[in-house]
Amino acid sequence: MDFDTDSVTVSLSQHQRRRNLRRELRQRRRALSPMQRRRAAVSLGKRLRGLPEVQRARRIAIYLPNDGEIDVTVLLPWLKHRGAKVYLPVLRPLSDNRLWFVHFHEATPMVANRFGIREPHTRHGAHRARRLPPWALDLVLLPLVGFDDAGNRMGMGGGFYDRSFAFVRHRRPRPRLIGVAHDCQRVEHLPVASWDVPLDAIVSDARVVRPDRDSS
Ligand SMILES: Nc1nc2c(c(=O)[nH]1)N(C=O)[C@@H](CNc1ccc(C(=O)N[C@@H](CCC(=O)O)C(=O)O)cc1)CN2
Ligand SMILES: Nc1ncnc2c1ncn2[C@@H]1O[C@H](COP(=O)(O)OP(=O)(O)OP(=O)(O)O)[C@@H](O)[C@H]1O
Repeated sequence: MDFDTDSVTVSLSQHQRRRNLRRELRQRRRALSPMQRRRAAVSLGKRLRGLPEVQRARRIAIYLPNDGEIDVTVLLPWLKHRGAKVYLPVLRPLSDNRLWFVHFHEATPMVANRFGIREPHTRHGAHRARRLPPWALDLVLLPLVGFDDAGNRMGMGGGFYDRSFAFVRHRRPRPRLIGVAHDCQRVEHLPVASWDVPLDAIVSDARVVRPDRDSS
């Protein structure tokens, strides 16, 4: 019993530490000035355009920035020029905490979701022809709250991306997954959870991190 009690105490305090870290990292990205954000988004765009996964992608999921997230919409003109199709995450109705990926263009009807993030209207996305199953995407840009040099990530805590892409471990085809963040969201070390989806790369305004799979 002592042992059990201890392990509960340990996991509770880890949960607490993760929550505190998430709060601190969200605060850090919100503290950036409009000028810093603009510069960061431009350098992120340059780095992303240099990656083979991004150059190859025809069907790519991005997100609309919220809560100080780095702005990946700088890629939109370039993607349009290349004829790539752009998709946005939508919280699935009757929530099982998974995402739909709905085609996004100028005329897509948008609405704020329960977190205040703009997304294609649920009724619009409900038509199958307008969305793709996650496995049919070529590339997904995931918004990160934190990352480390080993390629570990922390998200908003909902597990939406983890659940939606859990299949990448054992099913083909699979999309390439690239996490993106402001460089100030880098930390020394993040703990890995068993359900964390493995990323192919993490890109910030200052670096590209390629996780070393052999050592994990
Ligand atoms: N831009 C963007 N779109 C996205 C995500 C994201 O992280 N960024 N998501 C990635 O998963 C999904 C939404 N997930 C989210 C999960 C938690 C919170 C959030 O703010 N949580 C609050 C608690 C809010 C509440 O429960 O009412 C918080 O932690 O303060 C927001 C989005 C889908 N779309
Ligand atoms: N494949 C899965 N099946 C069921 N539950 C999952 C799965 N993946 C994650 N979860 C749950 O979702 C929550 C995710 O927490 P975590 O702090 O790892 O989120 P996160 O890193 O912010 O992830 P995301 O960016 O995907 O939202 C955990 O409570 C976990 O139990």
